[in-house]
Amino acid sequence: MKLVGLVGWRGMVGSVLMQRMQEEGDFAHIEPVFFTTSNTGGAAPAMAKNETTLKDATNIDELKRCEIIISCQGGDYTSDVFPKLRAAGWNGYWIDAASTLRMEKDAVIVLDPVNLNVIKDAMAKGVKNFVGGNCTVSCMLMGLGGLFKHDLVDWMTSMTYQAASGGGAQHMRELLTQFGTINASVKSLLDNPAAAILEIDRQVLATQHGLSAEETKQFGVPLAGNLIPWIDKDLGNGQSKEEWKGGAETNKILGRGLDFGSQPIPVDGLCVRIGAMRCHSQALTIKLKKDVPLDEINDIIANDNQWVKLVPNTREASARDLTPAAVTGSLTIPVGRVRKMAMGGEYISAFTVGDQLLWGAAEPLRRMLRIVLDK
Ligand SMILES: NC(=O)C1=CN([C@@H]2O[C@H](COP(=O)(O)OP(=O)(O)OC[C@H]3O[C@@H](n4cnc5c(N)ncnc54)[C@H](OP(=O)(O)O)[C@@H]3O)[C@@H](O)[C@H]2O)C=CC1
Ligand SMILES: N[C@@H](CC(=O)OP(=O)(O)O)C(=O)O
Repeated sequence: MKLVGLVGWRGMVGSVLMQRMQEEGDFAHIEPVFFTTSNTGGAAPAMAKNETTLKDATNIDELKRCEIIISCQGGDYTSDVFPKLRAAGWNGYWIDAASTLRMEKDAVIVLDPVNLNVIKDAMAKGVKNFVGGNCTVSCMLMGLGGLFKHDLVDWMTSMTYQAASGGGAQHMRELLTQFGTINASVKSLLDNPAAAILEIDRQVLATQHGLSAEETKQFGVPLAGNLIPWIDKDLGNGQSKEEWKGGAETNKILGRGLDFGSQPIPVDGLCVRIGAMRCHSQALTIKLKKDVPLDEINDIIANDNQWVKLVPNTREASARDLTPAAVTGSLTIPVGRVRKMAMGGEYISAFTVGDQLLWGAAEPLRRMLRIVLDK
């Protein structure tokens, strides 16, 4: 059995990956080696077979033993260890959740229900670096991939509503702490049905503005009862890095763009952090290359893969099925609010939601492992 190194397995993304690997019986096909940056020599988790102690994740000799390494440890770890490992002559498969290597020429962004052909072509050419995509991009393509496969998309804008989990576990905790502080500040007023709503509102605002540095350490400002219309670095041209990824990564996943000898499809928008826990949502405006009847569009979306679920464009179905609370913990990618827009027959709207820790992070890596094992 192949030795598979697992780095970052106890983090948030890594834990979801471990859970999915157990659900899908992946450990039956591998000899796992668990790595750590903080507890070398400690006990490996229960899924371990012969390799029962934790190995040092910076020890190149230990890493070199593995034919496949999956890292959910983060970009700093990848930047530090990956070049040393390759320089030491390691020729195994590197499967990574971090964005560090995504746009490298010798790396493929993996989302196999959308780009199995790109993955297989690259493997045939000897490519060994496979990286999970940005969560928002992966969730969008799982929902709308059918329109791209049918070469119908002229351009797309994506206006996002991204959950706290995109920042990491501490961000999720901070959001809940803020909600708690705000609720506590108006608890007595809420308990009194006669209390004036404007007084409650005034107190909520005062509490938001008065949150301590500790309570806003991760986001810098209140997120509870608020939103933050900027995610990731400022690229200096008015665009955030998260927004740039929408276009760059979508095209790379699809095997499009100048590197592939074709024109990229313009994908751009505004990325916004909201107070959801772990599902990213996005409102899309899509300019089609031609005026396609709505029922055909619905069929193309619905039939693209086994996880996409077309939600009827009704108030009831949208409120029930097209929300973070409906999707969290599931691999289902609902797509709804699909309709022709006032701008003309080629313009459609859509709204989609995805669990950013599943399709947005862990699941493409897990599936890539199986593709390598099954080759
Ligand atoms: N969060 C997200 O939405 C996404 C993240 N990614 C990528 O995945 C990387 C990892 O993200 P994420 O899982 O959120 O990071 P985490 O901070 O949850 O975990 C990263 C590492 O932190 C160490 N750690 C320290 N304290 C703890 C603790 N109390 N519990 C668990 N782990 C702890 C662990 O390393 P050790 O065991 O060695 O101590 C762990 O592997 C990111 O840097 C990013 O590159 C990709 C897509 C989405
Ligand atoms: N930037 C994403 C999460 C993430 O980790 O993205 P990436 O894998 O592209 O760095 C968010 O904040 O929602």
